[in-house]
Amino acid sequence: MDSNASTLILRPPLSIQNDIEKGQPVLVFDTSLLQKQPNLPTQFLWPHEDLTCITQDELTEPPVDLKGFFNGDKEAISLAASQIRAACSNHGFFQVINHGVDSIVIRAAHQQMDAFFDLPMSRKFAVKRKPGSVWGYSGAHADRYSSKLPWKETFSFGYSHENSLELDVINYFKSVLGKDFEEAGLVYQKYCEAMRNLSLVILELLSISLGVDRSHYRKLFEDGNSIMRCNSYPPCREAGLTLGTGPHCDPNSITILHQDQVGGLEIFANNKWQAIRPRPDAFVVNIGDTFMALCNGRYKSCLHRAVVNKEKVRRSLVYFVSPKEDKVLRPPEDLMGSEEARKYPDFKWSDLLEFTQNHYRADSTTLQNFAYWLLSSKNTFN
Ligand SMILES: C=C1C[C@]23C[C@H]1CC[C@H]2[C@]1(C)CCC[C@@](C)(C(=O)O)[C@H]1[C@@H]3C(=O)O
Ligand SMILES: O=C(O)CCC(=O)C(=O)O
Ligand SMILES: [Fe+2]
Repeated sequence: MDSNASTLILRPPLSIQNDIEKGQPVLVFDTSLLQKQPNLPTQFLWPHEDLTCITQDELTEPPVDLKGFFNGDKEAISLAASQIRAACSNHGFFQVINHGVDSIVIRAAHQQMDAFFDLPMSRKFAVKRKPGSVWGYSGAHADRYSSKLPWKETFSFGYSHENSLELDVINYFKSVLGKDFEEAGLVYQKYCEAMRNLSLVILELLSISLGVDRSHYRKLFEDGNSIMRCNSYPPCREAGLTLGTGPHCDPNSITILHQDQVGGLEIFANNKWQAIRPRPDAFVVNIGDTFMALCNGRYKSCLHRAVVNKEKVRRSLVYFVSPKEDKVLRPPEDLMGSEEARKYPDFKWSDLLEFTQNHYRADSTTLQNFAYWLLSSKNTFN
């Protein structure tokens, strides 16, 4: 653990996530109205340091080909594992191709996302995210924050790896959006099932790349409760002043993302922001804070953001792979040398979720601050 942890515990309370005061009017993210205002509302302005993009570099590392993994080709598996090891030790990002996910399912998921975000505001509002929950619709997270609002709309729901054969997603869509979204429910049920299966493959490759028991991480996530999210970033006349998603590391374990052809995802690698050019045949994979803790910091949680543009709406499908809430999370024994110190305390996903929902707005230092918070509030370190 960081030697100055005990000093930091004594710092003033961390930033509170839900900074909207009761009684304050909440901004409605209706871009047809917002765009008529002469200037971008101040709530959407981001500080200069978060907006910097000195060069429009692109990250050009080759994608990891999963074909050999599915064929059981030992050489190809070891090549994939070494590419993953290099990428994750450096910045925590890689893309996968020949991933086995049906392109028809991916296309259908994008089409259903378009249909959802094109609904009138009143319908989207009817499935609004409730305080304390990550599920539902949110416009610019304006019901939670009052500054540095992201220029985006999101719609999120859960997917249980354990009950993957039950029709939870179909039922959720039917219950909140009615019969005309039954087809969408079916599409996302299939999409989430594909993401669950792909995530277990990636977790197996991560185990191989770290030299631990091949099935260790796979088993840990077999009964996980992941979060599926659709993101929509409308065009913005003053795109250079705001962000679609500010710089952050995902708090979950790994994230599997599919972006449309517009582009806007950037990751911080080799000391600069680098754009990720969209590839319809690839999924983007990010290491998140939970996985960083699970491998004792060997792999980096990927710092990333999404920028917006003046012309086109951009959309992305994001699957936040997460463990079962009450599982105790710690690095596997075969990873830790006898002399190696633990960098993070044991924790549960429910604690990190609570931290990001109620106490701290996710940014580049969430994991470190979460560790301090855990130590100060529970005073345990195993
Ligand atoms: C635990 C979570 C917090 C967020 C939703 C899930 C998974 C990822 C998180 C998030 C996307 C990280 C970036 C910032 C955030 C606020 C966002 O912009 O959407 C995060 C999510 C959230 O609290 O909604
Ligand atoms: O839309 C994107 O490309 C990034 C989204 C993201 O980082 C997130 O939802 O956590
Ligand atoms: Fe993210």
